[in-house]
Amino acid sequence: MPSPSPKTASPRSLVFLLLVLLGCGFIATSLASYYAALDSIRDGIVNNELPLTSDNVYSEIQKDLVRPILISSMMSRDTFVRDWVLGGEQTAEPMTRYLQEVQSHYGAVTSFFVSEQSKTYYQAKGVLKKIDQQADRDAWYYRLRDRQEPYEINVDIDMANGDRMTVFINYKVFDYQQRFIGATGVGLTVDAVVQLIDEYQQRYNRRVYFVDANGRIVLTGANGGPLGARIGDQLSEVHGLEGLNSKLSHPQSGDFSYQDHGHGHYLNVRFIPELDWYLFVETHEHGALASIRQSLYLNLAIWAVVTLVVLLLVSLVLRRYQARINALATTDSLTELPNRRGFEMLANQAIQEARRSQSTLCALLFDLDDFKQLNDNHGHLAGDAVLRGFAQHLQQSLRQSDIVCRWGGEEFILLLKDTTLESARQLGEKIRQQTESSAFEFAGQTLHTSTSIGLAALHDDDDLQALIARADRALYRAKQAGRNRLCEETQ
Ligand SMILES: Nc1nc2c(ncn2[C@@H]2O[C@H](COP(=O)(O)OP(=O)(O)OP(=O)(O)O)[C@@H](O)[C@H]2O)c(=O)[nH]1
Repeated sequence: MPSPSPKTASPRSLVFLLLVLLGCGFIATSLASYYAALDSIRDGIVNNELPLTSDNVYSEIQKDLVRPILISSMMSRDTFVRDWVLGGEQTAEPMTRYLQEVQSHYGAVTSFFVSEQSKTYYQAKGVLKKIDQQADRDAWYYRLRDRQEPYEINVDIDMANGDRMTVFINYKVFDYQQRFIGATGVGLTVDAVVQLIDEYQQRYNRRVYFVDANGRIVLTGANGGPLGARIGDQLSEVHGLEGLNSKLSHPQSGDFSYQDHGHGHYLNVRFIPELDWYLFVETHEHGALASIRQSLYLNLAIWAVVTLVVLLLVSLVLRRYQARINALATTDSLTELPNRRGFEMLANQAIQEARRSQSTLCALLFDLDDFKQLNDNHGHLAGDAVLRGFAQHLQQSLRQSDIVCRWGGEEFILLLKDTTLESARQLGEKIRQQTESSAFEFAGQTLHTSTSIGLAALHDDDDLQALIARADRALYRAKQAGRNRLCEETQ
């Protein structure tokens, strides 16, 4: 009986283990580098890119939006304006000419002066109207008058310009005794400012918008503010920015972030005291992360291909070695016939089949005669050559279904399926005669041998051992009877 082999890992579980190890290693390193890149990109956005863009936009604003504030400030301090008011606003013409000059020289869309004394609204084209404390449209003037600060920026419609949305810079005007005598300033159309914002957005590839101290979005680019919010919307109504609203009640600049559909948005907020507004510069991680996400996918794809190739090669090599080991374990290396181990597997199967199909099965056990003498006379290698030659004879005499084996030393077995005793005897006799008459060549010598044969048929209650034992008894009798003959054992 073959001893049970110790339990070893099967090739499949080895390949699976390799897959798990390679997978864990590769995925762990890919994810680690992905998250490291993610962190450094986020860090770069928050700490470098956004503040830098905010600085740049701020300096553009200085040029484009703060300049009108300076002009308005100069107008409020202009001695002509003050003298003309103190002189009793004799004729409108000097004031309108002055306003025309300011407008054309500084490229403003509108310019104005409102007198506290006469409540007259002057603009570049002449007198526009009298202001009225009850009119909503004129509320800005009375609000400005009551303010502590010297000026206010107001986004409103401009009656002098066909009611176009305009950003007004309203400055208080005082006489030489610091008494309030009116309001002056210039205006830019919102369209022009929106265009400016669009330019900033394009130039820096960031979203730019302005929010006032009450958390109201006051200016955006043409495409609106965060998540499509429009001018006039409250920050508190924008999903994700509700919390930020409360932080803006007093000047506070800094970095903020919010999430939209799983994507991070990063904000740099800067308070601009001249405008009394907050400048928001925003970017989302989507674009920045797309490239590293792509490289993660590429990494994983490369891993998948490399792993597949490695596993394929490993499993091929393992299979080949497994097949080779199996063959070595069941084949006799000298004759290349199945050895006892290989034979037992096939023979047990054949016995079961024979029982199932009620067919006959015969065993022929061969033992070369006086083989020790042959070895002694011609050498062990000569003996090997005879064994190989005899094995070849056996194989040539076989049918497809027969099972042959080198049983050990100079002994061989033939198991003949579906074969009667008579047919088996004929075959055994044929092999015996062929062996006797054969000349085996080795190193220039011609060698001869003969074989004794034991024949037995499978009985109903036989197992392989019983069948071979019976054939062995027959062989013993053949040897006893003088060798080079076939004997059969029926009992
Ligand atoms: N060259 C060679 N000799 C082997 C091999 N295996 C066994 N033998 C030899 O075969 C011989 C068998 O000798 P014995 O069992 O005494 O039998 P015998 O000399 O053939 O005599 P009988 O069987 O009684 O006819 C031994 O000398 C073994 O060394 C082998 O692989 N190669």
